[in-house]
Amino acid sequence: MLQAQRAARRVLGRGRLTLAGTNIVGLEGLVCRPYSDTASFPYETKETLDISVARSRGVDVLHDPVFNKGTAHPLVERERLGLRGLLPPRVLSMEQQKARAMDRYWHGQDYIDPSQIESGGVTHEHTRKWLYLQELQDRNETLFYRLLCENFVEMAPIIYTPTVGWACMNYHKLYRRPRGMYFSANDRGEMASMVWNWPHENVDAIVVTDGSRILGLGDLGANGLGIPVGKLDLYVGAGGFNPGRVLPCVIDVGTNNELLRNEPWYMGLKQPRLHGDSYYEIIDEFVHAVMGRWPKAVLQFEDFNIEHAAPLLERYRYSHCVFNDDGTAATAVGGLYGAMAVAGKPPSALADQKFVVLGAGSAGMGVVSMIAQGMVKQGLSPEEASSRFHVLDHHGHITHKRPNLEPHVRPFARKDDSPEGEPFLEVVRRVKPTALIGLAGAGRLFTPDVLKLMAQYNERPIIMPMSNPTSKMECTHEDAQKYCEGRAIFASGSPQPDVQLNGKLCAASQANNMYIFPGLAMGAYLARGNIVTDGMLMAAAESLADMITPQELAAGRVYPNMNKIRDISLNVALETMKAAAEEGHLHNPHAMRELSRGDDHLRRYIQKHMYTNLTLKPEGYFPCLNNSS
Ligand SMILES: NC(=O)C1=CN([C@@H]2O[C@H](COP(=O)(O)OP(=O)(O)OC[C@H]3O[C@@H](n4cnc5c(N)ncnc54)[C@H](O)[C@@H]3O)[C@@H](O)[C@H]2O)C=CC1
Ligand SMILES: CC(=O)C(=O)O
Ligand SMILES: [Mg+2]
Repeated sequence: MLQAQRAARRVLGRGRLTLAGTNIVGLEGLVCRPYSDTASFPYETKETLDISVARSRGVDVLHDPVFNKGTAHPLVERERLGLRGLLPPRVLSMEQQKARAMDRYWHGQDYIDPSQIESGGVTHEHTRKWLYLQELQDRNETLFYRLLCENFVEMAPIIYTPTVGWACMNYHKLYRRPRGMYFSANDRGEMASMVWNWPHENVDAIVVTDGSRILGLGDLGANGLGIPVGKLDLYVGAGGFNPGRVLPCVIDVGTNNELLRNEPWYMGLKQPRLHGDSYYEIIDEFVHAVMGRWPKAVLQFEDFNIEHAAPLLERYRYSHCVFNDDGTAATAVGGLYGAMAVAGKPPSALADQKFVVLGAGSAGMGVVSMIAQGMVKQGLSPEEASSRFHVLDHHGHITHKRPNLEPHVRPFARKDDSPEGEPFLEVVRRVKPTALIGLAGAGRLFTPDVLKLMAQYNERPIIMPMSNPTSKMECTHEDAQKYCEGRAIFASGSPQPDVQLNGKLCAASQANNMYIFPGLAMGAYLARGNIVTDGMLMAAAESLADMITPQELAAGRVYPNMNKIRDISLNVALETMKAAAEEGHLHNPHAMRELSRGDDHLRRYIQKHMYTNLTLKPEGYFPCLNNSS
C-alpha cells in the first residue's frame, strides 16, 4: 500500500493527496491497473505496482482513453470515480472484453445475423448509417443535431424506428461508449446519490424504459436503452429540447429473454425480471431520485409492458409531469381527423366511424379511449362511443364474458351478444368496420382477405397498421393498396413508401407518436404545471390535422409532411400549453403573460426556447427559461 501511496503522490504532487491510512479503495481518483483491484497483471512485479491517478471523475474518465476501462471498471472503482449509473450494470472481465474485441477485429459487423436485418425492414444501408450517426454523435453532437434537423425525413428512420429496433436487439454487440444512465435492481438504496453522477446540472426531459416491451420486439432488457436514446434524439431534433439537458435511462430489473441472458456479452443483469412489490420499489426509487434532482423535468415512460405500463402511469400522473405510450392516442386521433379530411368529410364524421382494433395493450387501449373521447366531443354519449369499437387481443374478440378484464379494457369489452374470442377475420366480416387499427406488435395480421373485405365495405377504407418496427406492422402499404384497389387511406407506425398503382400515386403517412411526443413534452415542460392531462393530449391531437396543407390532403396524406416537424412540434406545444391554461395547469408566469397577449406571443416564447444549434452553448442555452425557473 505504501507503494500505492508513493505512486499516487508522485502523480498528484504534494499537497493534493488525501489518503486515508492505507485504504486505496477509498482514494478518490485512483485508477488501478491491472483491471481489477485484486487481479494480477502479467507485467506487474512487486517493484512496479502500476497505478495511476485520474484527475478527472465520472464521464471524463470514460471519455479519457488512458483511464477508461469501459464495462470492466469494477464496482469499487465505479463508486470511487463517480461512474455508478454511467455504465451498464454488468461488470465484464478483461478476458471478456478481449474476446469481444477480437471477435470484432476478425469479423467486423458480420456477426450480426443478416436474416434479422432484412426481416425487420432494415437493410445493411440502414445499419451502416446508424453506426455512422452514432459515431458522429459520440464525437460532435452539434454537428449530429444540425444534420438531424436539416435531414429529419431521411434520418428519422435511422435513429428511430425501424433501425433502432435492430440496434436494440444488438445493443450489447454494438456497444462502444455509454450514453444515458443505467439504474438496476442492484442499485437499491443508491439511486438518489447516483443521479449526481450525471454530468449536466439541468435536465428538462427524461425518457425511461425497463426494456420489457421494446417496440413490438418484446423483452430486450438493458438493451432497451437504445429506445430512450432514439426518442430523445427526436425530442431534440423535432421538439427543440437542448441536447445537453435530456437524459435517456434504462431501469434494469432483469430480463425474461433467455436468449439475451445467455449472450456472453449481454451487459444487463442476467436474472429473471422482478415483479410485484420489489419491482415497484425500484421504480419508485428511480422516480424519486430523478425528480429529486430535476423536479421540473418531464418524465416519459417508454415501452413498458402492459403489466406495468398502465399501473405506473396511474401511480405518478397526478404527482409528476409524466406520460407513456398510451399518449400515442393523440397521434391516432390526429391522423383520423386527417383521414376525415382526406375523405372530404368534416371532423364530426369521426363519430360515424366503426373501428376494429387489434391489440388491447397500453397503446391500443390508449388509442381506443381517446378516439372515444373525440367521438363524445362530436356529440355521442360515452356509451354510444364505446359501442363503435371492437377490440381484440391475442385471445380474439374481447367481450364482457371474458374473465379478469383489466380496468382499462372493461369499458370497451362488447356488452352485446358478440362472440367472445371471435377471430379477427370473422369480426371484420360481421362488423363491417370503416377503420382498422393495428397495435398488436405481432406482424402481418391485416391479411389479404381482411383488406379485401375492407375494400368491399368502404369507398375509402382507413387502414392503420401502427405496430413497430416494420417487421411487426400489420400490413405493408403495398399490400394495403393492392388489396384495397388503391382506395385505402393508409398510415403506418414505421415509415412506408408511397405506391404507384395503375398509374395512380397512393400516399403513405406515418402514424407515429413522434408527431406528438416532442411537442407535447416541450409544452408540458414550459407550462410548469407538473401534469400531462387528457385535455392536453387531445389539444395536441387536434392541432395535427390543422397543419395538413390542401396539397397534402389532395395527395391522401393524413399527417402534415414530416419535413415541417419543428413547426408541427411548435404547434403541438402551443396547443398543449393553451389546454394546460384552460385547465388551470399553466403555472409558468412568463408563459401566462405571453398567452394573455395572444397566441402569437406564446408561440414566439416557445420558439425562443427551442434549441437551434447555431451556437454551441450546452448549458444555460435558454437564458429566458432560466429566468422563469
Ligand atoms: N405507432 C406508434 O406511435 C406506436 C406504436 N406502438 C406499437 O404498438 C404495439 C403494441 O404496443 P403496446 O400496446 O404497448 O404493447 P402491449 O404488449 O401492451 O400490448 C400488445 C397487445 O397486442 C395483443 N396481441 C398480441 N398478439 C396478438 C394477436 N396475434 N392478435 C391480436 N392481438 C394480439 C396482446 O394481447 C396485447 O393486448 C408495438 O408494436 C408498438 O411498437 C406503440 C406505441 C406507439
Ligand atoms: C413508436 C413507439 O413508441 C413504439 O412503437 O413503441
Ligand atoms: Mg414506444
